[in-house]
Amino acid sequence: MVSQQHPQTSVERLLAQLDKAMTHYQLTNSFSCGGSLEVRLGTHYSDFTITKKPVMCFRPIVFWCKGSVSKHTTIDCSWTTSRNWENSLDELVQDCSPATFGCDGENIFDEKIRKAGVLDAASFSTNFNPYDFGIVDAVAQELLPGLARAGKQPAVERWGVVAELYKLNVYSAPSGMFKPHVDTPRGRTHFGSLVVALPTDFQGGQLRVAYKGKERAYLDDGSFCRSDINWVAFYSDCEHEVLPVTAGHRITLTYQLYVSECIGGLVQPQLQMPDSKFYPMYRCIKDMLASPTFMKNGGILGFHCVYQYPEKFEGTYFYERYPRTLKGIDAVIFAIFRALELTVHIKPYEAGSIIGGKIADARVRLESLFTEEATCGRLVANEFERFDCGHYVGDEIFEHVKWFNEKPALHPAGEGCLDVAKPTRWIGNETEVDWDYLFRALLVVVPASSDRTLKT
Ligand SMILES: O=C(O)CCC(=O)C(=O)O
Ligand SMILES: [Fe+2]
Repeated sequence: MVSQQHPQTSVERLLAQLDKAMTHYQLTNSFSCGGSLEVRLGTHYSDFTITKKPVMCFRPIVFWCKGSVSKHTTIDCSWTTSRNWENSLDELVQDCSPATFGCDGENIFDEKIRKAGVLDAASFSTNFNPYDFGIVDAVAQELLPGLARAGKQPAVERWGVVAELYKLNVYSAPSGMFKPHVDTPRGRTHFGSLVVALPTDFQGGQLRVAYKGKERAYLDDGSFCRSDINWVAFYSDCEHEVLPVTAGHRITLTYQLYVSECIGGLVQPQLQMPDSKFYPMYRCIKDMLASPTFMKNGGILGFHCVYQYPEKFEGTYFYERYPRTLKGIDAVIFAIFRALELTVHIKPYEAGSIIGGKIADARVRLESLFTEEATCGRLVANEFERFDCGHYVGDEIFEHVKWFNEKPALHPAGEGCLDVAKPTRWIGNETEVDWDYLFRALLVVVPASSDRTLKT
């Protein structure tokens, strides 16, 4: 409860608690996840139950075409004898084309940056489907925070995930690799990439993924079994690299991950309180808004999103930036303010070039939330409400925002986290002219304290 004698001190304490809760959430929150499936002869779908551990999978078969010839091979590194009714793994490798990558608007072939083979989704198919083994559900659980929706049942529902098969890649010894890059943004609902490593015998070829100084290694020699199917999913704005393959062929299926409506989502569109692990943040924000000294005259409270998002440069509109595309803590903060029934806008900004760009340090900003007579902010907030029908709002709005957290450190795609020399400024996995990654801000319209009616 806020003390009458020292309201400011109490609110400052709440801010410190909120900061701690957010830091804790981010430390434990994932930007990548992975797992494995044991490959077994004679496995059927009926064997796939949660009581059976490890989860088992049949031997994957890849079908592809070379010209007008159809070919197929079963991939299983425990099969050493050649099978004369099938094509060989070496044939699959040979039939791949050299893989390119996107840089400055062009698809480039340069083996110093990417040395790999590729088959496009149109020229191969496989009986392996990540939906069948709970991989897509696991990705939704790990990478999309649970946001409850209004409905008869109180259970937390999540956004759905669509995994779209994209390429088959082969990274072969002695030096198959892909230097640090981020994956090309492919549209508003695109949030991640899924890599499925098929069960082949290879050495090296670890996948390193990094975000904000945290780094994780997958397919690491000590930690995975080559005869399993191993999978890794990550936010596609996180920098990642494939280390050189030193023996054998590393064969992967890659999928683009998009957010979609979950079952029942279309008929229950109202966002509600997120699940209980977000409660410490919810409580602090609610108590802050309950304090009469917090943004006494109302205004716009800004939260700098931590992740980057695909944006299009030709006139984008508020209504197009679905909250369901938010990742990690960004989604949580959005959901909390919405659960408190405040209007939250999602607006992109060019990192480092916000109009009126002088953003003071966090302490000054936070103090000003309590002390400043934000009459100008209130006016702007009223104006801002009128734009709530999907109209473009210019960057002038940022001049009136009270920032709630630090602006994220600049890590332009491809220049940030993995501590290796970057040969170029930006390497997408394919060129894409329409979309780029941009930071976003959540802009919360805060009414004057006398007008605030908070849900209990
Ligand atoms: O194969 C992998 O582990 C990652 C490949 C990758 O980063 C890509 O295809 O963009
Ligand atoms: Fe990639």
